[in-house]
Amino acid sequence: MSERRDVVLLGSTGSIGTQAIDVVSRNPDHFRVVALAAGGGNLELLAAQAAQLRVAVVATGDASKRAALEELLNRHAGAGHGIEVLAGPDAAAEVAARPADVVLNGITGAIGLAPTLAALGAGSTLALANKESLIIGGELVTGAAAPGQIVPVDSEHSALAQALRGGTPDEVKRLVVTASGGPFRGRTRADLEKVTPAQALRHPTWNMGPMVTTNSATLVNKGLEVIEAHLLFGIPFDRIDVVVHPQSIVHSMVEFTDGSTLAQCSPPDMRLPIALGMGWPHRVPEAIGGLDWTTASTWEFFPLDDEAFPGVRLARAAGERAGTFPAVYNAANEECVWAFHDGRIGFNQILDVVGDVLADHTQEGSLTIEAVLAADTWARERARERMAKLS
Ligand SMILES: NC(=O)C1=CN([C@@H]2O[C@H](COP(=O)(O)OP(=O)(O)OC[C@H]3O[C@@H](n4cnc5c(N)ncnc54)[C@H](OP(=O)(O)O)[C@@H]3O)[C@@H](O)[C@H]2O)C=CC1
Ligand SMILES: CC(=O)[C@@H](O)[C@H](O)COP(=O)(O)O
Ligand SMILES: [Mn+2]
Repeated sequence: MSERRDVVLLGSTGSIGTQAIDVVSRNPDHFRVVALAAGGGNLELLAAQAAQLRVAVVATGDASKRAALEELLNRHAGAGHGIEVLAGPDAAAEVAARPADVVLNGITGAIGLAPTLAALGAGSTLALANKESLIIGGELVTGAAAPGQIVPVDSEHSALAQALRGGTPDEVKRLVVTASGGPFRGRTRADLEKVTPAQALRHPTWNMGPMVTTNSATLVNKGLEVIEAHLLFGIPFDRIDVVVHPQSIVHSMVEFTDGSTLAQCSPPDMRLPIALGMGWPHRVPEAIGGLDWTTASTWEFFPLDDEAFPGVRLARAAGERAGTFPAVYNAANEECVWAFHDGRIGFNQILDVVGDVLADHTQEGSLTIEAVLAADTWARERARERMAKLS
Protein backbone atom coordinates (compact mmCIF):
# COMPACT_ATOMS: atom_id res chain seq x y z
CA MET A 1 0.00 0.00 0.00
CA SER A 2 1.36 3.41 -0.84
CA GLU A 3 -0.83 6.14 0.66
CA ARG A 4 -2.36 6.17 4.13
CA ARG A 5 -6.12 5.72 4.10
CA ASP A 6 -8.56 7.69 6.25
CA VAL A 7 -11.11 5.36 7.82
CA VAL A 8 -14.54 6.06 9.31
CA LEU A 9 -15.28 3.26 11.78
CA LEU A 10 -18.91 2.43 12.56
CA GLY A 11 -19.60 0.09 15.47
CA SER A 12 -16.19 0.84 16.99
CA THR A 13 -16.95 -0.66 20.42
CA GLY A 14 -17.99 -4.07 19.07
CA SER A 15 -16.10 -7.17 18.04
CA ILE A 16 -15.37 -5.92 14.50
CA GLY A 17 -14.75 -2.36 15.68
CA THR A 18 -12.21 -3.18 18.38
CA GLN A 19 -10.35 -5.56 16.05
CA ALA A 20 -10.28 -2.85 13.37
CA ILE A 21 -8.70 -0.46 15.87
CA ASP A 22 -6.09 -3.10 16.63
CA VAL A 23 -5.29 -3.35 12.91
CA VAL A 24 -5.08 0.44 12.55
CA SER A 25 -2.96 0.84 15.68
CA ARG A 26 -0.44 -1.69 14.38
CA ASN A 27 -0.39 -0.10 10.91
CA PRO A 28 -0.25 3.69 11.36
CA ASP A 29 1.48 4.08 7.99
CA HIS A 30 -1.45 2.43 6.23
CA PHE A 31 -4.54 3.64 8.10
CA ARG A 32 -5.81 6.51 10.24
CA VAL A 33 -9.25 6.51 11.92
CA VAL A 34 -10.89 9.91 11.42
CA ALA A 35 -14.36 9.27 12.85
CA LEU A 36 -16.08 6.79 15.14
CA ALA A 37 -19.67 5.76 15.75
CA ALA A 38 -21.20 3.37 18.26
CA GLY A 39 -24.59 2.76 19.80
CA GLY A 40 -24.17 4.09 23.32
CA GLY A 41 -24.01 0.78 25.16
CA ASN A 42 -20.34 1.34 26.06
CA LEU A 43 -19.81 5.11 26.21
CA GLU A 44 -16.67 4.86 28.31
CA LEU A 45 -14.92 2.76 25.65
CA LEU A 46 -16.16 5.00 22.84
CA ALA A 47 -14.75 8.10 24.53
CA ALA A 48 -11.45 6.34 25.27
CA GLN A 49 -11.17 5.27 21.62
CA ALA A 50 -11.92 8.80 20.40
CA ALA A 51 -9.24 10.22 22.68
CA GLN A 52 -6.67 7.56 21.79
CA LEU A 53 -7.22 7.95 18.03
CA ARG A 54 -7.71 11.75 18.15
CA VAL A 55 -10.61 11.53 15.73
CA ALA A 56 -12.33 14.58 14.28
CA VAL A 57 -15.84 13.38 15.09
CA VAL A 58 -17.46 10.80 17.35
CA ALA A 59 -21.12 9.71 17.28
CA THR A 60 -23.49 7.85 19.56
CA GLY A 61 -26.78 6.45 18.33
CA ASP A 62 -28.47 7.39 21.61
CA ALA A 63 -29.53 11.05 21.64
CA SER A 64 -29.95 11.04 25.43
CA LYS A 65 -26.23 10.28 25.86
CA ARG A 66 -24.74 13.38 24.22
CA ALA A 67 -23.92 15.16 27.49
CA ALA A 68 -22.47 12.01 29.05
CA LEU A 69 -20.27 11.44 26.00
CA GLU A 70 -19.06 15.06 26.06
CA GLU A 71 -18.18 14.74 29.73
CA LEU A 72 -16.28 11.49 29.15
CA LEU A 73 -14.43 13.04 26.23
CA ASN A 74 -13.27 15.92 28.44
CA ARG A 75 -11.99 13.35 30.92
CA HIS A 76 -10.23 11.16 28.34
CA ALA A 77 -9.01 13.78 25.85
CA GLY A 78 -8.78 16.86 28.07
CA ALA A 79 -10.86 20.06 27.84
CA GLY A 80 -10.45 21.83 24.51
CA HIS A 81 -10.02 18.52 22.69
CA GLY A 82 -11.91 19.80 19.64
CA ILE A 83 -13.62 16.48 18.89
CA GLU A 84 -17.06 17.04 17.38
CA VAL A 85 -19.89 15.07 19.01
CA LEU A 86 -22.98 13.80 17.19
CA ALA A 87 -25.86 12.00 18.89
CA GLY A 88 -29.10 10.41 17.77
CA PRO A 89 -30.46 7.75 15.45
CA ASP A 90 -29.11 9.47 12.32
CA ALA A 91 -25.64 10.13 13.76
CA ALA A 92 -23.95 7.03 12.29
CA ALA A 93 -25.24 7.85 8.80
CA GLU A 94 -24.04 11.44 9.18
CA VAL A 95 -20.58 10.23 10.15
CA ALA A 96 -20.59 7.72 7.28
CA ALA A 97 -21.12 10.59 4.84
CA ARG A 98 -18.04 12.52 6.04
CA PRO A 99 -15.07 12.63 3.63
CA ALA A 100 -12.95 9.48 3.98
CA ASP A 101 -11.24 6.85 1.88
CA VAL A 102 -12.97 3.93 3.59
CA VAL A 103 -16.06 3.51 5.75
CA LEU A 104 -15.93 0.26 7.74
CA ASN A 105 -19.51 -0.60 8.71
CA GLY A 106 -19.30 -2.84 11.81
CA ILE A 107 -22.77 -2.08 13.17
CA THR A 108 -25.02 -5.08 13.88
CA GLY A 109 -28.42 -5.42 12.28
CA ALA A 110 -30.81 -3.65 9.95
CA ILE A 111 -29.96 -0.25 11.49
CA GLY A 112 -26.78 -0.43 9.41
CA LEU A 113 -28.73 0.29 6.20
CA ALA A 114 -28.75 4.12 6.35
CA PRO A 115 -24.99 4.33 7.12
CA THR A 116 -24.24 1.89 4.26
CA LEU A 117 -26.20 4.04 1.81
CA ALA A 118 -24.62 7.21 3.20
CA ALA A 119 -21.10 5.83 2.70
CA LEU A 120 -21.89 4.79 -0.86
CA GLY A 121 -23.52 8.16 -1.57
CA ALA A 122 -20.40 9.95 -0.34
CA GLY A 123 -18.23 7.95 -2.73
CA SER A 124 -16.16 6.22 -0.02
CA THR A 125 -15.11 2.61 -0.30
CA LEU A 126 -17.46 0.59 1.90
CA ALA A 127 -15.68 -2.16 3.83
CA LEU A 128 -18.76 -4.13 4.73
CA ALA A 129 -19.07 -6.27 7.84
CA ASN A 130 -22.73 -5.26 8.37
CA LYS A 131 -24.06 -7.88 5.93
CA GLU A 132 -27.64 -7.11 6.98
CA SER A 133 -27.67 -3.74 5.19
CA LEU A 134 -26.72 -5.32 1.86
CA ILE A 135 -29.13 -8.21 2.30
CA ILE A 136 -32.17 -6.14 3.20
CA GLY A 137 -31.39 -3.32 0.76
CA GLY A 138 -30.67 -5.75 -2.07
CA GLU A 139 -30.48 -4.06 -5.42
CA LEU A 140 -31.03 -0.66 -3.77
CA VAL A 141 -27.60 -1.09 -2.18
CA THR A 142 -25.86 -2.75 -5.13
CA GLY A 143 -27.41 -0.15 -7.43
CA ALA A 144 -26.05 2.68 -5.28
CA ALA A 145 -22.52 1.25 -5.46
CA ALA A 146 -19.95 1.85 -8.17
CA PRO A 147 -18.13 -1.30 -9.36
CA GLY A 148 -15.75 -2.39 -6.60
CA GLN A 149 -17.04 0.21 -4.12
CA ILE A 150 -18.26 -2.49 -1.70
CA VAL A 151 -15.44 -4.62 -0.31
CA PRO A 152 -16.55 -7.57 1.82
CA VAL A 153 -15.20 -7.96 5.35
CA ASP A 154 -17.32 -10.99 6.24
CA SER A 155 -14.73 -13.79 6.31
CA GLU A 156 -16.42 -16.03 3.72
CA HIS A 157 -16.97 -13.21 1.25
CA SER A 158 -13.46 -11.90 1.72
CA ALA A 159 -12.32 -15.44 0.93
CA LEU A 160 -14.52 -15.57 -2.17
CA ALA A 161 -13.28 -12.16 -3.35
CA GLN A 162 -9.69 -13.39 -2.97
CA ALA A 163 -10.35 -16.68 -4.76
CA LEU A 164 -12.23 -14.92 -7.55
CA ARG A 165 -8.99 -13.15 -8.43
CA GLY A 166 -7.94 -16.57 -9.79
CA GLY A 167 -10.24 -16.59 -12.84
CA THR A 168 -12.48 -14.53 -15.09
CA PRO A 169 -16.22 -14.17 -14.28
CA ASP A 170 -17.24 -16.57 -17.07
CA GLU A 171 -14.87 -19.21 -15.68
CA VAL A 172 -16.70 -19.38 -12.32
CA LYS A 173 -18.79 -22.55 -11.92
CA ARG A 174 -19.94 -22.26 -8.31
CA LEU A 175 -19.25 -20.61 -4.98
CA VAL A 176 -18.85 -22.85 -1.94
CA VAL A 177 -19.50 -21.05 1.35
CA THR A 178 -18.12 -22.78 4.44
CA ALA A 179 -20.00 -22.91 7.77
CA SER A 180 -18.50 -23.92 11.10
CA GLY A 181 -21.81 -25.60 11.98
CA GLY A 182 -21.90 -23.63 15.23
CA PRO A 183 -21.99 -25.03 18.78
CA PHE A 184 -24.85 -27.44 18.00
CA ARG A 185 -23.37 -29.18 14.97
CA GLY A 186 -24.51 -32.80 14.78
CA ARG A 187 -27.61 -32.29 16.95
CA THR A 188 -31.11 -33.25 15.84
CA ARG A 189 -34.12 -30.97 16.04
CA ALA A 190 -35.26 -32.89 19.12
CA ASP A 191 -31.84 -32.31 20.76
CA LEU A 192 -32.17 -28.60 20.07
CA GLU A 193 -35.47 -28.24 21.98
CA LYS A 194 -33.76 -27.50 25.27
CA VAL A 195 -30.53 -25.69 24.35
CA THR A 196 -29.93 -22.44 26.25
CA PRO A 197 -28.83 -18.95 25.18
CA ALA A 198 -25.56 -19.43 27.08
CA GLN A 199 -24.86 -22.57 25.04
CA ALA A 200 -25.76 -20.78 21.81
CA LEU A 201 -23.19 -18.09 22.61
CA ARG A 202 -20.35 -20.63 22.87
CA HIS A 203 -19.12 -20.46 19.28
CA PRO A 204 -16.54 -23.16 18.55
CA THR A 205 -14.10 -21.05 16.52
CA TRP A 206 -14.96 -17.30 16.49
CA ASN A 207 -15.35 -14.69 19.21
CA MET A 208 -18.10 -12.35 17.96
CA GLY A 209 -21.03 -10.20 19.10
CA PRO A 210 -24.20 -11.91 20.40
CA MET A 211 -26.40 -11.54 17.31
CA VAL A 212 -24.00 -13.05 14.77
CA THR A 213 -22.97 -15.73 17.29
CA THR A 214 -26.58 -16.79 17.81
CA ASN A 215 -27.12 -16.70 14.05
CA SER A 216 -24.18 -19.06 13.67
CA ALA A 217 -25.85 -21.45 16.10
CA THR A 218 -29.11 -21.47 14.10
CA LEU A 219 -27.27 -21.32 10.74
CA VAL A 220 -29.26 -18.15 9.93
CA ASN A 221 -25.85 -16.51 9.57
CA LYS A 222 -25.11 -18.91 6.71
CA GLY A 223 -28.50 -18.18 5.16
CA LEU A 224 -27.74 -14.46 5.28
CA GLU A 225 -24.31 -15.16 3.80
CA VAL A 226 -25.76 -17.05 0.83
CA ILE A 227 -27.88 -13.99 -0.01
CA GLU A 228 -24.85 -11.77 0.63
CA ALA A 229 -22.74 -13.85 -1.81
CA HIS A 230 -25.47 -13.67 -4.46
CA LEU A 231 -25.67 -9.88 -4.17
CA LEU A 232 -21.93 -9.26 -4.02
CA PHE A 233 -20.84 -11.57 -6.82
CA GLY A 234 -23.95 -11.88 -9.01
CA ILE A 235 -23.99 -15.70 -8.91
CA PRO A 236 -27.45 -17.37 -9.00
CA PHE A 237 -28.58 -19.17 -5.85
CA ASP A 238 -28.42 -22.62 -7.45
CA ARG A 239 -24.67 -22.11 -7.97
CA ILE A 240 -23.97 -21.18 -4.33
CA ASP A 241 -23.41 -24.17 -2.04
CA VAL A 242 -22.89 -24.41 1.71
CA VAL A 243 -20.55 -26.98 3.27
CA VAL A 244 -19.93 -27.51 6.97
CA HIS A 245 -16.25 -27.16 7.89
CA PRO A 246 -15.86 -27.22 11.70
CA GLN A 247 -12.26 -25.94 11.79
CA SER A 248 -13.07 -22.53 10.16
CA ILE A 249 -9.74 -22.51 8.33
CA VAL A 250 -11.04 -22.79 4.77
CA HIS A 251 -13.12 -19.60 4.69
CA SER A 252 -14.82 -20.39 1.36
CA MET A 253 -14.01 -21.64 -2.12
CA VAL A 254 -14.60 -20.93 -5.79
CA GLU A 255 -14.95 -23.82 -8.21
CA PHE A 256 -14.00 -22.95 -11.79
CA THR A 257 -15.29 -24.44 -15.05
CA ASP A 258 -12.13 -26.52 -15.61
CA GLY A 259 -12.69 -28.46 -12.37
CA SER A 260 -10.19 -26.45 -10.33
CA THR A 261 -11.21 -25.16 -6.88
CA LEU A 262 -9.44 -22.24 -5.19
CA ALA A 263 -9.84 -21.97 -1.42
CA GLN A 264 -8.73 -19.17 0.90
CA CYS A 265 -7.28 -20.55 4.13
CA SER A 266 -6.05 -18.82 7.27
CA PRO A 267 -6.52 -19.11 11.04
CA PRO A 268 -9.95 -17.90 12.19
CA ASP A 269 -8.96 -14.30 12.95
CA MET A 270 -11.11 -11.43 11.64
CA ARG A 271 -8.17 -9.03 11.63
CA LEU A 272 -7.15 -10.51 8.26
CA PRO A 273 -10.39 -9.74 6.37
CA ILE A 274 -10.69 -6.42 8.22
CA ALA A 275 -7.17 -5.36 7.14
CA LEU A 276 -7.79 -6.55 3.58
CA GLY A 277 -11.18 -4.84 3.54
CA MET A 278 -9.65 -1.49 4.51
CA GLY A 279 -6.61 -1.92 2.27
CA TRP A 280 -8.20 -3.63 -0.74
CA PRO A 281 -6.83 -4.66 -3.20
CA HIS A 282 -3.58 -4.57 -1.22
CA ARG A 283 -2.64 -7.00 1.54
CA VAL A 284 -1.43 -5.65 4.87
CA PRO A 285 1.84 -7.40 5.80
CA GLU A 286 1.65 -9.47 9.00
CA ALA A 287 -2.07 -8.73 9.43
CA ILE A 288 -2.16 -12.03 11.35
CA GLY A 289 0.13 -15.02 11.77
CA GLY A 290 -0.34 -17.68 9.07
CA LEU A 291 -1.14 -21.37 9.42
CA ASP A 292 1.26 -23.76 11.10
CA TRP A 293 2.17 -26.44 8.54
CA THR A 294 4.70 -28.19 10.81
CA THR A 295 2.15 -30.08 12.93
CA ALA A 296 -0.42 -32.65 11.81
CA SER A 297 -3.95 -31.30 11.37
CA THR A 298 -7.23 -32.41 9.83
CA TRP A 299 -9.69 -30.31 7.88
CA GLU A 300 -13.17 -31.84 7.70
CA PHE A 301 -16.13 -31.16 5.42
CA PHE A 302 -19.73 -32.32 5.98
CA PRO A 303 -23.05 -31.74 4.24
CA LEU A 304 -25.47 -29.33 5.90
CA ASP A 305 -28.33 -30.84 7.94
CA ASP A 306 -31.29 -28.91 6.50
CA GLU A 307 -33.84 -30.60 8.76
CA ALA A 308 -32.34 -29.57 12.11
CA PHE A 309 -31.13 -26.23 10.72
CA PRO A 310 -33.66 -24.84 8.20
CA GLY A 311 -32.14 -21.32 8.21
CA VAL A 312 -30.26 -21.70 4.93
CA ARG A 313 -33.26 -23.21 3.10
CA LEU A 314 -35.53 -20.37 4.24
CA ALA A 315 -32.92 -17.76 3.30
CA ARG A 316 -32.51 -19.21 -0.17
CA ALA A 317 -36.27 -18.99 -0.70
CA ALA A 318 -36.36 -15.41 0.59
CA GLY A 319 -33.34 -14.50 -1.55
CA GLU A 320 -34.88 -16.05 -4.68
CA ARG A 321 -38.06 -14.04 -4.15
CA ALA A 322 -35.91 -10.94 -3.50
CA GLY A 323 -37.75 -7.61 -3.04
CA THR A 324 -38.67 -7.18 0.62
CA PHE A 325 -38.44 -10.91 1.49
CA PRO A 326 -34.79 -10.78 2.66
CA ALA A 327 -35.67 -7.81 4.91
CA VAL A 328 -38.52 -9.80 6.40
CA TYR A 329 -36.27 -12.83 6.98
CA ASN A 330 -33.69 -10.66 8.73
CA ALA A 331 -36.10 -8.56 10.83
CA ALA A 332 -38.15 -11.52 12.04
CA ASN A 333 -34.92 -13.29 12.94
CA GLU A 334 -33.55 -10.27 14.87
CA GLU A 335 -36.76 -10.10 16.93
CA CYS A 336 -36.72 -13.84 17.61
CA VAL A 337 -33.04 -13.90 18.61
CA TRP A 338 -33.57 -11.27 21.30
CA ALA A 339 -36.73 -13.11 22.46
CA PHE A 340 -34.69 -16.32 22.73
CA HIS A 341 -32.09 -14.51 24.82
CA ASP A 342 -34.85 -13.07 27.04
CA GLY A 343 -36.20 -16.60 27.62
CA ARG A 344 -39.48 -15.88 25.80
CA ILE A 345 -39.07 -18.57 23.12
CA GLY A 346 -37.04 -21.74 22.62
CA PHE A 347 -34.21 -22.24 20.13
CA ASN A 348 -36.24 -24.11 17.49
CA GLN A 349 -38.98 -21.50 17.68
CA ILE A 350 -36.64 -18.86 16.23
CA LEU A 351 -36.87 -20.43 12.78
CA ASP A 352 -40.44 -21.64 13.25
CA VAL A 353 -41.50 -18.02 13.68
CA VAL A 354 -39.24 -16.71 10.91
CA GLY A 355 -40.77 -19.29 8.55
CA ASP A 356 -44.32 -18.32 9.58
CA VAL A 357 -43.65 -14.61 9.12
CA LEU A 358 -42.15 -15.20 5.67
CA ALA A 359 -45.16 -17.30 4.70
CA ASP A 360 -47.47 -14.45 5.73
CA HIS A 361 -45.56 -11.83 3.75
CA THR A 362 -46.71 -10.37 0.45
CA GLN A 363 -44.82 -7.61 -1.26
CA GLU A 364 -46.75 -4.73 -2.69
CA GLY A 365 -45.24 -2.33 -5.22
CA SER A 366 -41.65 -1.91 -6.23
CA LEU A 367 -38.58 -2.01 -4.03
CA THR A 368 -37.83 1.32 -2.35
CA ILE A 369 -36.08 2.21 0.90
CA GLU A 370 -39.49 3.04 2.37
CA ALA A 371 -40.80 -0.40 1.35
CA VAL A 372 -37.78 -2.09 2.96
CA LEU A 373 -38.24 -0.17 6.20
CA ALA A 374 -41.99 -0.85 6.20
CA ALA A 375 -41.37 -4.57 5.64
CA ASP A 376 -38.81 -4.56 8.45
CA THR A 377 -41.33 -2.96 10.84
CA TRP A 378 -44.15 -5.27 9.69
CA ALA A 379 -41.99 -8.38 10.16
CA ARG A 380 -40.99 -7.39 13.69
CA GLU A 381 -44.63 -6.80 14.66
CA ARG A 382 -45.77 -10.04 13.05
CA ALA A 383 -42.95 -11.98 14.76
CA ARG A 384 -43.96 -10.50 18.14
CA GLU A 385 -47.61 -11.49 17.53
CA ARG A 386 -46.57 -15.03 16.61
CA MET A 387 -44.32 -15.33 19.64
CA ALA A 388 -47.06 -14.08 21.96
CA LYS A 389 -49.31 -16.88 20.69
CA LEU A 390 -46.61 -19.45 21.46
CA SER A 391 -46.32 -18.65 25.15
N1 LIG B 1 -17.67 -10.18 14.97
C1 LIG B 1 -17.27 -10.83 13.91
O1 LIG B 1 -16.24 -11.53 13.95
C2 LIG B 1 -18.02 -10.74 12.64
C3 LIG B 1 -19.07 -9.87 12.48
N2 LIG B 1 -19.71 -9.73 11.29
C4 LIG B 1 -20.78 -8.77 11.15
O2 LIG B 1 -20.30 -7.50 11.57
C5 LIG B 1 -21.34 -6.77 12.20
C6 LIG B 1 -20.89 -6.39 13.61
O3 LIG B 1 -20.76 -7.57 14.37
P1 LIG B 1 -20.07 -7.59 15.81
O4 LIG B 1 -18.91 -6.66 15.81
O5 LIG B 1 -19.87 -9.00 16.13
O6 LIG B 1 -21.24 -6.98 16.71
P2 LIG B 1 -21.14 -6.35 18.18
O7 LIG B 1 -22.45 -6.58 18.83
O8 LIG B 1 -19.92 -6.84 18.86
O9 LIG B 1 -20.95 -4.80 17.90
C7 LIG B 1 -21.96 -4.01 17.32
C8 LIG B 1 -21.53 -2.56 17.28
O10 LIG B 1 -22.57 -1.77 16.72
C9 LIG B 1 -22.72 -0.59 17.56
N3 LIG B 1 -24.03 0.01 17.37
C10 LIG B 1 -25.24 -0.39 17.82
N4 LIG B 1 -26.18 0.52 17.48
C11 LIG B 1 -25.55 1.50 16.79
C12 LIG B 1 -25.97 2.72 16.20
N5 LIG B 1 -27.24 3.11 16.21
N6 LIG B 1 -25.04 3.50 15.60
C13 LIG B 1 -23.75 3.13 15.57
N7 LIG B 1 -23.28 1.99 16.12
C14 LIG B 1 -24.18 1.19 16.72
C15 LIG B 1 -22.48 -1.13 18.96
O11 LIG B 1 -22.24 -0.08 19.88
P3 LIG B 1 -22.50 -0.23 21.49
O12 LIG B 1 -22.41 -1.68 21.81
O13 LIG B 1 -21.39 0.58 22.09
O14 LIG B 1 -23.83 0.32 21.76
C16 LIG B 1 -21.23 -1.97 18.67
O15 LIG B 1 -20.11 -1.13 18.57
C17 LIG B 1 -22.59 -7.67 12.13
O16 LIG B 1 -23.33 -7.36 11.00
C18 LIG B 1 -21.99 -9.07 12.01
O17 LIG B 1 -22.86 -9.96 11.37
C19 LIG B 1 -19.33 -10.46 10.19
C20 LIG B 1 -18.31 -11.36 10.28
C21 LIG B 1 -17.58 -11.57 11.51
C1 LIG C 1 -16.24 -14.76 11.14
C2 LIG C 1 -17.41 -14.70 10.28
O1 LIG C 1 -17.33 -14.35 9.13
C3 LIG C 1 -18.70 -15.13 10.81
O2 LIG C 1 -19.79 -14.68 10.03
C4 LIG C 1 -18.60 -16.62 10.78
O3 LIG C 1 -18.91 -17.01 9.49
C5 LIG C 1 -19.42 -17.27 11.79
O4 LIG C 1 -19.22 -18.63 11.71
P1 LIG C 1 -20.30 -19.66 11.17
O5 LIG C 1 -19.66 -20.33 10.01
O6 LIG C 1 -20.48 -20.54 12.36
O7 LIG C 1 -21.54 -18.92 10.82
MN1 LIG D 1 -19.14 -14.87 8.04
